[in-house]
Amino acid sequence: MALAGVRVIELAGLAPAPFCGMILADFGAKVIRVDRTKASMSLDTQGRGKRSVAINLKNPEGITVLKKLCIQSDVILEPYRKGVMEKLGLGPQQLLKENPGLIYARLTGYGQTGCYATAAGHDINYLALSGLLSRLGRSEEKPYAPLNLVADFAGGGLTCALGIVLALLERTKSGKGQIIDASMVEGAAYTGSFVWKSQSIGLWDRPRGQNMLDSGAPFYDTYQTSDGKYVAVGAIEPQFYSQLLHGLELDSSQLPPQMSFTDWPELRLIFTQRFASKTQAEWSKIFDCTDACVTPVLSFEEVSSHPHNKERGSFVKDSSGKESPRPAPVLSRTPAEPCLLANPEIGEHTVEVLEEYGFTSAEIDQMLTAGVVESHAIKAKL
Ligand SMILES: C[C@H](CCC[C@@H](C)[C@H]1CC[C@H]2[C@@H]3[C@H](O)C[C@@H]4C[C@H](O)CC[C@]4(C)[C@H]3C[C@H](O)[C@]12C)C(=O)SCCNC(=O)CCNC(=O)[C@H](O)C(C)(C)COP(=O)(O)OP(=O)(O)OC[C@H]1O[C@@H](n2cnc3c(N)ncnc32)[C@H](O)[C@@H]1OP(=O)(O)O
Repeated sequence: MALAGVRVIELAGLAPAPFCGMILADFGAKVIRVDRTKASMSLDTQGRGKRSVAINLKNPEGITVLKKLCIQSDVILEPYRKGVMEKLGLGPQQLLKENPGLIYARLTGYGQTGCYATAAGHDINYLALSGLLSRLGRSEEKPYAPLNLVADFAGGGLTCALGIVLALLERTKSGKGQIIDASMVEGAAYTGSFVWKSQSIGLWDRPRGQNMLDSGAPFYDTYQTSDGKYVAVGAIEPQFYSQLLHGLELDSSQLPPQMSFTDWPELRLIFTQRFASKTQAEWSKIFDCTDACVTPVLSFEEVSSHPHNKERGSFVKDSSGKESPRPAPVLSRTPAEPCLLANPEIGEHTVEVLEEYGFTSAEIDQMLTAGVVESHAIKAKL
């Protein structure tokens, strides 16, 4: 796999850093998640392919253990509020001094500088500060955050993973590590570059929810079908739009022009009535594999059995039968091979990892007894 041989220490976080760690693990990195001791359960639902060690970082010996792990690793990924790592004596200056090749990734909401840097926040706050939230939502409604996908995952975990891979690539030339300041506000804003840069061509001139791609246009929206399901319509270009009208059995000469903003409400009403006249499956029969850009809105239960996704194997089942998306993109020679075992329990690999990083059995026993580290019995994995 592409990242085989890369050793990553991921400090357990809420959602974006676990995603970043999972991406690295999916593509072959050895990811060790550092959990807290005395924690009842892991909140990391994206623990695929990781191992877990439980270390008490409030104990000076715990700090020494983590330092030793970082000195022998390629990447540390930390998701804490600005200043937390420095307070622990685990800041980038300290760790890079001992391991100059270390890539020190800091994934935060507001970044390491600026007057919000130490404030708590979540996806919706970062999205708000990026400017993007002001553009999201339907006409005459308040701004609407699309789950926590944009800041936490696209602008956060994924962007941070890109930063890590870039730093690894650069290190092959310079031999040097570096610090990555991954701010979810900036990652989200960067993900929204198209919105910024296409303002000049009039794509976003109208208020929120009244533009072509923000649910303003009737040819770029979802519609309910007669069975209560939905279809998605994305027929922008005239040649695709005419296929949409053909499938809906509508005569373009009887309709207002596609790009007439003022007529969009009327056109939307016509489309709404048409789509409500057949079931989702009936519309799929009409539109599947055409260029009308009409697709069924699938539920999580339906996606893996959809013929297209099935043919590509886009979803994988883990050992307990749970489905999830397979890693993307697909690399031809060194594709990701997601681990199909259950996520690691907190401290499941403490002893194994410490041995691998050069701790003796006596040292490990002493730390277990003193509560510096914790180990949990290895469960049988199918
Ligand atoms: C919208 C998303 C978030 C969605 C996440 C949800 C899925 C979950 C959020 C809450 C969960 C529920 C809750 O926990 C209650 C239940 C618990 C139960 O077990 C399960 C069910 C629950 C209902 C549970 C269910 C779900 O899991 C939840 C609903 C996001 O936007 S995520 C993005 C968040 N932002 C960031 O990541 C940006 C960077 N980070 C931060 O800004 C801060 O970390 C943050 C997130 C604001 C949290 O601040 P906090 O004050 O809590 O921490 P920090 O200041 O960062 O300091 C960390 C301290 O921890 C110490 N520490 C770290 N590791 C160790 C260790 N191994 N040993 C000892 N101590 C450790 C560290 O030293 C710091 O200590 P100090 O405070 O003393 O310096």
